[in-house]
Amino acid sequence: DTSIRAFTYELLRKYGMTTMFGNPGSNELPFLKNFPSDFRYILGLQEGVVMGMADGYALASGQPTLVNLHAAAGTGNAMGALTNAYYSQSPLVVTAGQQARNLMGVEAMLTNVDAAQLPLPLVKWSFEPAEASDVPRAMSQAIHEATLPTPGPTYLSIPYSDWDEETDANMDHLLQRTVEVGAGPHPDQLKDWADVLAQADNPLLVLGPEVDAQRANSDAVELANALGAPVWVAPSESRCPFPTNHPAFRGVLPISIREIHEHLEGHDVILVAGAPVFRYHKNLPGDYLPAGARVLHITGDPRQAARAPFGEALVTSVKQGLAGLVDALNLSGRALPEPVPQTELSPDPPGAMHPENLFHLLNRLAPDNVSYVKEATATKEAFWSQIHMTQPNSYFFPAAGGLGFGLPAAVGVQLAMPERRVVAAIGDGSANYGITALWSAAQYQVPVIFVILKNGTYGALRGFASLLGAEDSPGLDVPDLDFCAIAKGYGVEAGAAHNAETFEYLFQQAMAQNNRPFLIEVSTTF
Ligand SMILES: Cc1ncc(Cn2c(C)c(CCOP(=O)(O)OP(=O)(O)O)sc2=O)c(N)n1
Ligand SMILES: [Ca+2]
Repeated sequence: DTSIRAFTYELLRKYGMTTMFGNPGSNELPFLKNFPSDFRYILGLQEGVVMGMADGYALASGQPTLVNLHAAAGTGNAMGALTNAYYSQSPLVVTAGQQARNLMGVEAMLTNVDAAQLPLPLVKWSFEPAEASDVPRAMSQAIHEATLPTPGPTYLSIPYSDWDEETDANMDHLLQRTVEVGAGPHPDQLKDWADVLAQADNPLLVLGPEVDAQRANSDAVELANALGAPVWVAPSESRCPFPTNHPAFRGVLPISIREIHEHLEGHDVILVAGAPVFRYHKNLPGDYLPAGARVLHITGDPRQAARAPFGEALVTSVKQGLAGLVDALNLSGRALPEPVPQTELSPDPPGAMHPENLFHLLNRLAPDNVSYVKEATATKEAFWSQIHMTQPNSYFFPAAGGLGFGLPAAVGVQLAMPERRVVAAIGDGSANYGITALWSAAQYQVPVIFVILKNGTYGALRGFASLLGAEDSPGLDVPDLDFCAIAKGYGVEAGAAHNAETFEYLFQQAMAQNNRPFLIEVSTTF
């Protein structure tokens, strides 16, 4: 088979991209024709779910991941999920079928007009090849653009009349290509920073998602141990970069200028690694930093360094930056701070569980190597104060706060890590944005344990409503949802829990089966 389609599958095979997430239309069928037996196609019933599953898979595997959507309508449905993938630097190659070249000019049905403009600014690179013979090179470029620093989603619109065109000999070079990224920082670049950190009276570490994405969690532990420094997770946390049971661990920084300033008080040198400076959310203005504080910023993303409002930035591999600092410091290790005291738990009321109690119980019941996908937006403190996470890839949250990530991403993370169990902690509001992911979990026997926290309201918005003096806003309650009935409708076994005993029973039942998903709807307090 000397078609461009067969060559493209060969190229995808070379990069290990044999799992495809998609939802097809007629524009995509010529690409999917003669589907190779060593590829697997994961169908999502709505394109936000397709993108969310692919995002979870790409983040957990760290590998470029192929998405195939239907023209403009499919791309539009996926844009919300793309906001998260863009900010989580997810290496996705998003392809969309385009109408046949001869019908595009008259804008026949299913023409994706100005296709390369459609996903911007939520992709790193977007392209529609000017002729069929450029499709393989464009696919190769999309894969390298998605994976080279700074990683991120790319978009290719491909007219379906291209796939049956013949390849030419020039394309064979693409199968021989290699693309490598150079070494990290020069030791001299870290020497000064190491001296500054070593001489600091009270250094502080703030760690972001790139630390977890680059598996630099243990390098961060070595640095914290060498400095005896407390460690915070950077605000708007989308991953867990540091073991939460380490004595230096303090929690997740708050999400406003004023509150972060308060947490930085007393620290003269603050090292931020693998996060923007900072990903604020709540608008409480104030002075960025305590007087005299120095911020040293290691990031793999030059645009984060460029837009930061303060700090001295070094753009390099975060893992090599942290490891280089540990070597340059050459410290035997200073006394670690005392661990943060455990929060007091209060008894549950009849008929519901406090989120703290639910997470405390979940932490006891879940296996040590569990991986969490979270999208319950009013329970951040409750989760981070109760849940122990010690390994990379233990936590995923929508990086742009675009809801509809949780359920689908949990399916993608579990597909990427079959050796670990995935627990999705999802709010009863968030669950609805990507609810059809339940069907994909059932169809592909993906054993995610979906825990729906049912408090009947958009809890996080109630918090914002009082901050913004908008308590009387409409549309903040989501009563009368029965997630057990919904789950059964999509083929997922489910149970409802109103207390700890029932939750424990249902969770054990879910853990006992490792070839199909289970949903537990838990009534929680707000
Ligand atoms: C796609 C989308 N739509 C709407 C929102 C707005 N939003 C909404 C609707 C939230 C409430 C989520 O409620 P929940 O039940 O999932 O969780 P909590 O009750 O714990 O807040 S938090 C938030 O930012 C969003 N972030 N993303
Ligand atoms: Ca809720």
